[in-house]
Amino acid sequence: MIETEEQARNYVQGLCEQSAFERLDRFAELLLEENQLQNLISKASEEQVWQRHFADSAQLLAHVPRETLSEGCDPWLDLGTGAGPPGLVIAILRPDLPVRLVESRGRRVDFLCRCVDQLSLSNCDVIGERLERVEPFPASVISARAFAPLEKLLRLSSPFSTKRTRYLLPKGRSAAHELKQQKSAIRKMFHVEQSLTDCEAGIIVSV
Ligand SMILES: C[S@@+](CC[C@H](N)C(=O)[O-])C[C@H]1O[C@@H](n2cnc3c(N)ncnc32)[C@H](O)[C@@H]1O
Repeated sequence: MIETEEQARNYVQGLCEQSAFERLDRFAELLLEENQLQNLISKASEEQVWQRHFADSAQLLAHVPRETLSEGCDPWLDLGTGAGPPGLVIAILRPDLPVRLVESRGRRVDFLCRCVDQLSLSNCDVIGERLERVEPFPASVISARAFAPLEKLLRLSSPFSTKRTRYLLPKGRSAAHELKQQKSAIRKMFHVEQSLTDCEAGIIVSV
């Protein structure tokens, strides 16, 4: 389990190039600065940005088959990106992947666009719209943290999903319970993986 900021930094560093690691440090600065102006992350998590936000996002990569993210793959789609996790963190860690972030709130969209610009993330674009209004495209991965209850999330995201799409849904402590509430057909399509950043939290992953 990743329990400290130092462990979180070491974990993330082991997953990426030095240039990505440095970009994450810069992103942490931008995030903490902006958090003084708008409510992006909880005050309590300001001291634990690497554990609660960066490592928590980075761990999703371990649940994607290598071939899903091969050259020329469809974009990774992150729903309700808000302050950046997990989609913007993935875009920083994997500059080889196309990543699309959907966020509807104007000030958050402005912040995300500024980050993409200042961090020179040419692989990442921000769609400042409600997901319901976004023209569908096939996604290799659909991620969403704290976006919507599972049933609604699956309904809104289904136009972007293909037979090969991998869903990665960090659901905190409600993961197993939320999945259990679904119809059997849905339950069979997903399972829960243990989160590395919180021993009580789970990630709902498609089979
Ligand atoms: C609780 S925040 C989570 C932000 C981020 N994913 C995280 O984990 O820190 C949920 C975000 O989803 C956005 N959102 C909610 N419904 C949306 C929709 N239908 N389309 C696009 N964004 C939406 C909200 O504006 C908000 O920024």
